[in-house]
Formats: sequence, structure tokens, C-alpha cells
Amino acid sequence: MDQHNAPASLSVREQRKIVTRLFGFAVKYHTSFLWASLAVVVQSVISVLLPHFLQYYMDTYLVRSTLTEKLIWGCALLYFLGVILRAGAQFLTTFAFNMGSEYMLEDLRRTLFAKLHRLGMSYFDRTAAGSIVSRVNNDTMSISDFMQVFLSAIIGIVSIVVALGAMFWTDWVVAVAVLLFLPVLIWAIWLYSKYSSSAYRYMRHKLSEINTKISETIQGIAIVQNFRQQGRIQAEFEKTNQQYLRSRQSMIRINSLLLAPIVSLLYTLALVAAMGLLGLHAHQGLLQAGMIYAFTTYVSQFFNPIINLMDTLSFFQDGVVAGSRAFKILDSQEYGPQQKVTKLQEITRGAVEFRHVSFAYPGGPEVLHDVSFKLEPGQTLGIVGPTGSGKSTMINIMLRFYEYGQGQILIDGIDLRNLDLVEIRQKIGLVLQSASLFYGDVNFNIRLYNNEISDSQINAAAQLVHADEFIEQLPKQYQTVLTAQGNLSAGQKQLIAFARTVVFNPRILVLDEATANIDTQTEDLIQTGLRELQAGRTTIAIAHRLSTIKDADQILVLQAGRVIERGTHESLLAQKGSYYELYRLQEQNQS
Ligand SMILES: Nc1ncnc2c1ncn2[C@@H]1O[C@H](COP(=O)(O)OP(=O)(O)OP(=O)(O)O)[C@@H](O)[C@H]1O
Repeated sequence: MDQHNAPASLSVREQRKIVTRLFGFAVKYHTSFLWASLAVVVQSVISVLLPHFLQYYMDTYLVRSTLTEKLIWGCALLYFLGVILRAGAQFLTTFAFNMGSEYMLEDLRRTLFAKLHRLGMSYFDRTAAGSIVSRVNNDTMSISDFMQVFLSAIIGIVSIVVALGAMFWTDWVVAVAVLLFLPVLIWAIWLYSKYSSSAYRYMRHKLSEINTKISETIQGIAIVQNFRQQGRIQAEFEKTNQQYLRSRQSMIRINSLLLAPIVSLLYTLALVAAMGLLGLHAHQGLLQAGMIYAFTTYVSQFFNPIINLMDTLSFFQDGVVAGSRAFKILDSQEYGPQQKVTKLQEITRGAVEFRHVSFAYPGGPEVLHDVSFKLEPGQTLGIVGPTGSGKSTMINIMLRFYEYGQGQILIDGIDLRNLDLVEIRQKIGLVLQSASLFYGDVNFNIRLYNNEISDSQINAAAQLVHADEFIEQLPKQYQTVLTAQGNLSAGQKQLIAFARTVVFNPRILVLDEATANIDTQTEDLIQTGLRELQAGRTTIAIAHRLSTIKDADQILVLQAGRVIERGTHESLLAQKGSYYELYRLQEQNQS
């Protein structure tokens, strides 16, 4: 699984590529970012004008004692207006920028989620669910902080340029002296990005492992408790948690050492140099007090944005790493099987044929060998065989979860690969052994996201499979909220899954040990419903309990991916082969 691979550090080129791609998402919301940038310029210009204004006030009026009361109030009002205008610009900067980045993140999360739906089953076989959650959720959150770096960068660049201009305008010799500290700053930034990239990558990787552990434990909580594994899982979790803690501690060390302290030190040195030089000029009678005040303010306006930028630089590295993880999903090429649809064709009758089909899971050995059968519309096929013989695999390829290698599968005489995937998924109804429920009420769980299905259709479907009896007993009947883990019994969940399939009215029904979780009494109940459901529909049923497929028109016995026997229940019993043995064994166990 990819979350166990050791994370490699990102090269500068890779980092640049990721930032460019993230910009690609941001460009769509350029209006917000343009407003924010404009406001930054206004804010920076006012920040330089205010000390200049004070300088003028001090050197022109204050020193020469030419102030009148009217002038004092006038200047104070003007200064106040400048401050208010700057506050307005600051608000617009933060507001517009953050709005833009939230839109961008929403877009990114949507794109990632949509991509997940396009990926094939093999991707999910390989990737832990927790790791995917981590990428779609935590990583995109980090990209939000990452956008703050750009806000600081925009503010920083504009403020630095404006402050530099003001410094040169005031005293170019001292300005050059301040500028000499810039290469040292750039070196510190370079050093920081070098060390922090791999540290952040490791940290993200550990966070992903924590998510995976949490989600796996919750999904398998019954097994964990039944096997009394809480202690071991806790210890394993603790180990990863400690690694995560250490990775964060090392990040804190890098950040504390290389970020603010270096820049603050340089700022102080530059200020000392500027004051020294300005003092020298003042000594020679070249300077006035107001000018010294203005210049030192410009020096702080030059360094403060750099300090802020350095503070947010840690988010930059974190965001780049998070971006690289999120883009891994977008770049994954593990798509599901591709269809070749030249013209839209419908599945109307429900005839199914497998012609010499062989199949291997990606990178694995062949698990189906030369499987053939033909099923007329409305007929039922039963598939039996020992565990691992390939029964579910036959369904997996028929529903196009995986691409098959050799042979042909035909539905209504049309090659499966030439049918539209939507048509396949709409006309083939699948019920698995354990039903998946989603957080939502009973109605939602039956209609899923199809709002065209009316409540009365839901009621009718539930009645058909006898699910209505227990639904009526629920606290809020069809409005009772169900959870994925289930506040229903396994059999009740299965009845909901049956109703869900009925309501979608498929031509072909696929039941993968669908009645395995249902007790014999309930099974009798739903068998009646199922018989009605099957009427006129083709059914493929995998069953361990042979009694459930006794009436099938055709039964295939699979062993290690091969059909070893085929026929009706009676003819198979008469053959006295594997099926006969299996049947006898089950009969004995029941008596
Ligand atoms: N997603 C997968 N990736 C790789 N190999 C798989 C995958 N699913 C199943 N297999 C392998 O394919 C073979 C057939 O498995 P399949 O699930 O079809 O058996 P089955 O007859 O349905 O078993 P059971 O009765 O236990 O459900 C097994 O050897 C199994 O290990």
C-alpha cells in the first residue's frame, strides 16, 4: 500500500510544478485575488505616506514652532483618515483573498472526489481508505494555510518595493546599506526550504497513517473487540502517534531556529546600521528628526513583511507536500475499464452470455479460466463452488469493475465493452452479502441519490421484499435515520438493499450470497418477494446454501476458476459429482 512507502523529499523543480498546478486552480477565482492585490497596493502606499506625512509635520511645523490650533487639528484629521483608509484596504485584502482561496479549495476537493469515482477498483484495492480521506480532507486544509503564504508574499513584495523606494528617496546611501542584508535573508530562506520539505513530507505521511488506523479500527470495531485486539491496536496507534509527534517536534525545531529569529536578528542589525549612518549624517547637519523617524519606520516596513513571510513559510512547505499528495490522486491512471461505445444501445431483454472468459486481477495469477455459459432472458443461473473459486470475480467483471483479458461477455447479444457504463449499472442490479448503508433516513437509503423515485415507489418496493414490516416498527418509519455502521440487524440491512435494487427496476439481478445474512424465517419471507422480483428478469445468484438456488434453470459449479460441472439441480444430483457431495453434506448438517 502506498502509505507504507517512505516519503522522498521533493526537488525544487517538483515543488515549482506543484505550485504552478495549485495556481491553475486559483486562476479560476482571479477576481477575488485581483481585488486583494489591489487593496495590498493601496495599503502599502498609505503605510509609506503616513510616516512621510509625520516627517513633514515634524520637520516643517513642529521644529519651527509654526503650528496653529487649526493646523494641528487638520493634520490629525488627515492622519486619521489615512489610517481608516488603510484599515479598509486591510479588510478588503484579507476578505477577498480568503474568499478566493476557499472557492479554490472547494473546487479542489470537488475535483478530487470526482476523480475518485472515475478510478477503478484496483486503485481502492491498493489504497487504504484512511489515506484517501487524509488526502481529500487534511491535505486540502493545509493548502488553505498555504494560500496565506501568497497573501503574505503579495503584501511582502509590494511593501518591500514601496518601502525601498521610500528609503532611496529619503537617503540612498543608508538605503544601500540596508539592502546589503538582503542576500543573507535569501540564503536563510533557501536553507529553510531545503530542510523543511522532507520533514513536512514525513509528517504528512504519518498523519495519513494515523487516519488509516482510525478508519480501519472503526470499520472493523466488532472484530477488534471480539478478538480483544484493543491493546495491540492502541500500542500500534501509539507508535505512529509518537512518530507523528516527533516529526512535528523536528518541524518546530527547524521553524523556531530558521524562521523569525534570523530575520529579527537581521532587522536589528540593519536598524543599527541605518541609525548609525543616519546619526553620522545628522552630526554633519544633513538630517532632521522627522527624517530619522520616517527612515526607521521604512526599515521596519521593509523587514516586517519579511518576518511575516518567513512565519508563513512553514505553511508553504506543508502546502506543497499536501498538494503533491492530493495531485497523486488526480494523476492516478488506474481507471476502471474503458468502454467503446459507438452507438447507444439499451439492455431490453436481459440475455447474458460468457464466451471463453479468462481473467487475472492486476499483477496476479489467472483466477478465471475459460468460463462459458448462456442465459436466456428471465432465466436464473446459480453459481456454487468453494471459497476463492472465482464466483464473485465473475460478477466483478460482468459489472465492469475490472477489465477481463480473454473471451467475450455479451448482454442481449451486445459486447459488454460496447455498452454505455451507465446502461450497464442501471440495468444490472447488484445485491452483495453485506449491505452498505449510508448516513440518511430509510427513504434516502432506498432511493439513494435518485430523486425521481417517489415515496410510493419506495413503499411498494419495501412491501415487495417484506421490508415494510420492520420499517413500520422503526421510531420514525421511513424517516428513521440509519447509520453506515448500522442501527439495523444484518438481515434488515439486506432487506433495505433488496428494496433499493427493486426500486431501480433492473433487467438483470445479481445476488452475491445475498441471503447469507438472513435467517431461514426471514429468508422464506424474502424468497417470496424475490420470486416476484425475478419474474421476467434474468438472475445470477451466488449461493453457499444450495437450497436457495435449487430452482435455478442452470447451475455452474466452479473450482479454482474453472466450471467443473453444470446443469439443473436434478441433473447435477444425478451426476453424483461435486455438487451432489456438497448437497449431501449440507443436508446432513441440517438434519
Ligand atoms: N481484488 C482482488 N485483487 C486480487 N485478487 C483477488 C481480488 N479479489 C479476489 N481475488 C482473488 O481471486 C480469487 C477468486 O476470488 P473470489 O472472491 O472471486 O472467490 P469467491 O469464489 O467469490 O470466494 P468466496 O466464496 O469466499 O466469496 C481468490 O484467489 C482471491 O484471492
